[in-house]
Amino acid sequence: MGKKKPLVIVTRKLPDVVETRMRELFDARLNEDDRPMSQADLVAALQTADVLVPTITDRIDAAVIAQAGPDLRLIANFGTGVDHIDVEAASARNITVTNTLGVLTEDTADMTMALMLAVPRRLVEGAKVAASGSWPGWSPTWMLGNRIAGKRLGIIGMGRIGQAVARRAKAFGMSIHYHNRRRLSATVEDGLEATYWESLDQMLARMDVVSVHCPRTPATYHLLSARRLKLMRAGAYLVNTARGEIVDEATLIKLIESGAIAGAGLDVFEHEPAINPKLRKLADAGKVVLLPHMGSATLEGRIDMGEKVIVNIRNFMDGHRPPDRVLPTAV
Ligand SMILES: O=CC(=O)O
Repeated sequence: MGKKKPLVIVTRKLPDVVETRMRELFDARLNEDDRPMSQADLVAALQTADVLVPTITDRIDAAVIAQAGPDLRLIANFGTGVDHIDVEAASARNITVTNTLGVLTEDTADMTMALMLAVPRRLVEGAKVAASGSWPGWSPTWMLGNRIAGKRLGIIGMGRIGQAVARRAKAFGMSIHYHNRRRLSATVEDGLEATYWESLDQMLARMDVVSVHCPRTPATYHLLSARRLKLMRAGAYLVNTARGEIVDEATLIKLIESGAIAGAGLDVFEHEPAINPKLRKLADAGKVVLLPHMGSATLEGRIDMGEKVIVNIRNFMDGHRPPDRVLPTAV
């Protein structure tokens, strides 16, 4: 008889291949209808599972963790951001937290570029006209947007995704600037031809496009505060594929409404899945392009994320340090 398989509770539906593998390896309780769990369901899961596999749609705060059962040893998050998990409270109860670092870098960077192009090049407005059947025909002065080649891009948070965006934006002819807690090595910086700004304020005041790529931690909540957003240039665009709460959304809306900021491409929102009706109005006016948090939504990416979750669980269960352990000091 082999070892007893760990009871792994997965809170949302995952790609079939991932679920099949999980069934083979674990005593897996899957969520076949993909109904989001209530807080009560979540607590019940934490009370019985050896391993919980949550996603960003689950709020695992200190109060929830306090009710975890004695068998719960690992929270193997399906996703990179762990701002919905109180990692410190988990650690205090000797519960390990892992994420899926690295596998959604390229997809998120691609979607960032899509938004970076979509807003100034009026992609959604144009697509609507073409689909409506009411295109009046080509004209030299119609549907004019703004060029991104030659413009200054300011990247906030130069980790894996920030650097992947920098590589792409460089190929699009933009000049790359960044603000990060730590400066990159000279080799990496030179490779990206990136300019480091120790002062976020100074960088914001000079950029044509600002793109957010830092994690959501207590230190980055409203990092783009009202004061900082007001430093942005009048023709500038903001792109956010990180987390909504990093940006003071109400102020961003006001600044776009007044023309103080030209527009924004947003994949994440401060109160998602609710989207501020004023943002929807700005989308109708072609000032913003809104996406429903799909930066990492590729089939390949989701399968890679599932594989990462499995590797983390297996390593942990075999008594090894899981590769994507999130330390409380990192959040
Ligand atoms: O937003 C998605 C993630 O953090 O994985």
